[in-house]
Amino acid sequence: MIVRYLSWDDYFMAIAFLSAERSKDPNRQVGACLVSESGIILGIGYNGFPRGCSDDDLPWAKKSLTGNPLETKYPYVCHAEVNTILNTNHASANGQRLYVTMFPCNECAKIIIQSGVKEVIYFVEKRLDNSDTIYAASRKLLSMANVSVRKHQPEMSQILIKFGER
Ligand SMILES: Nc1ccn([C@H]2C[C@H](O)[C@@H](COP(=O)(O)O)O2)c(=O)n1
Ligand SMILES: [Zn+2]
Repeated sequence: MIVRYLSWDDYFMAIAFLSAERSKDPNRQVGACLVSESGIILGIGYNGFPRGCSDDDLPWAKKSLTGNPLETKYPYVCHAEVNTILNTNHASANGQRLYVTMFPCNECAKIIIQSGVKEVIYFVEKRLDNSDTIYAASRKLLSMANVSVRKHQPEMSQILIKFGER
């Protein structure tokens, strides 16, 4: 019998996708998975409000009806990449890889660089509103800091998880 098994890249990206499913952002769920040089998962995360800051008290809106930015999610939400790096359950190791479902913004790029990540593998580069500068700056910083960046090339087009006996 031939066993179909996941490549390492598909495995870690799938974990980033699964993690994204935890996000409560109604418009965009982003997930990430941080992996050591030797292939050990160091942390996973998704976009959400900081710990102790309830979704009941903060807005998920993209735009404010009154024009007040404090009535949108943007000043409050922690990006998936940052949560993943902060959730690390292991002393940081050199040569970390970060798998992320979306290309990192410039603010995340700074944290990625400073935390010692050496490679970013992203799934999609989505254009957010007025975001050209953000992503150009991110690419520039990652390149200057010698962080490799590559787009994930999936070997499997989908992974189905069924709960049940195996
Ligand atoms: N690399 C990224 C980019 C964005 N996010 C989060 C931040 C927000 O929750 C959402 C973007 O919302 P949109 O403007 O598309 O409604 O995605 C992230 O975690 N990592
Ligand atoms: Zn970001």
